[in-house]
Amino acid sequence: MTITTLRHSSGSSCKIHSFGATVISFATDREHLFLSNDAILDGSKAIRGGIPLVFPVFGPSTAPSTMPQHGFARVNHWDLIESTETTASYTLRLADVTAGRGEHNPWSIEEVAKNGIDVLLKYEVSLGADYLLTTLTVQNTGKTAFDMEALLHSYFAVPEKATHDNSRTFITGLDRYSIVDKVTQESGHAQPEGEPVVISGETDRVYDPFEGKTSAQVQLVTPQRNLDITAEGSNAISCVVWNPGKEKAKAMPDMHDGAHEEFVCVEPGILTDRMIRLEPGDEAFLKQTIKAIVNK
Ligand SMILES: O=P(O)(O)OC[C@H]1O[C@@H](O)[C@H](O)[C@@H](O)[C@@H]1O
Repeated sequence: MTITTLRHSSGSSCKIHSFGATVISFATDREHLFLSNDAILDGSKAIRGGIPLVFPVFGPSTAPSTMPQHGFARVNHWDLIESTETTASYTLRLADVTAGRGEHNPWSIEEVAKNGIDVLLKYEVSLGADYLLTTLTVQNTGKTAFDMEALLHSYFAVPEKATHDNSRTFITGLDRYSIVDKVTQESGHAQPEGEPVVISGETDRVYDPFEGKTSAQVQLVTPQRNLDITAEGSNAISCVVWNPGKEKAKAMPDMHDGAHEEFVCVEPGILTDRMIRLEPGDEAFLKQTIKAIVNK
């Protein structure tokens, strides 16, 4: 396990853990990503915080598959291929995937051998004075098409424990997106025009874009600073907004006490009915830029 640190001459910095190629820190004048104090960094569990990579499934995989929640990308060791002061490139080949492939699904060792599925994942991280750019590229290097979902599961730090303070912490840019609410089990509503998304207690929603937009621009407003989050990809970009709320956070062994007040996950990605069927030889990408704007 290695942690690679990027440093920009302006003073900004970024840290990437080779387990899951998980970005665990992006700081300018302050830290912008949340990492739980109880996060496990020894490779025995997905890292609780930063930007875990979700691939090839979002959420629990459908029965009878036994692939773990959010897939195998976040629970395997990635190779650092190249790095400079401000950039780092990682790869993960299917042949090197040791954890989380599950059984009875297209990614199990058995099925992969039978069907000739192969994939090469590349992840590039680039640090600027006030931004962090992360790009996941998926290449179908095998003989069979496969379906894929992919998300950049970004945990953003919220200063002053203000996650649930709806007047000071909110998300804009998701107007007219249709909502699938996994807490209330409701769907079919759209985010009203001009109304920001707020975090009230446990929040777990998928925002799907109208007209299949392949880019998204959202802003996370918090006390002290705002973040501009821009994403684009090979198919419509949805956005998951997640916070476990008090009770669920308490039940998570790798979440410290009160952590639910210190972050919100905004996760741009390609998922559910917008998932991609990637043909042999084809490539798909998902890119996120996080730009920090300090409130005056
Ligand atoms: O605990 P995990 O596997 O990291 O997942 C955290 C959360 O990730 C979110 O993306 C999901 O929408 C939630 O349903 C899930 O609880």
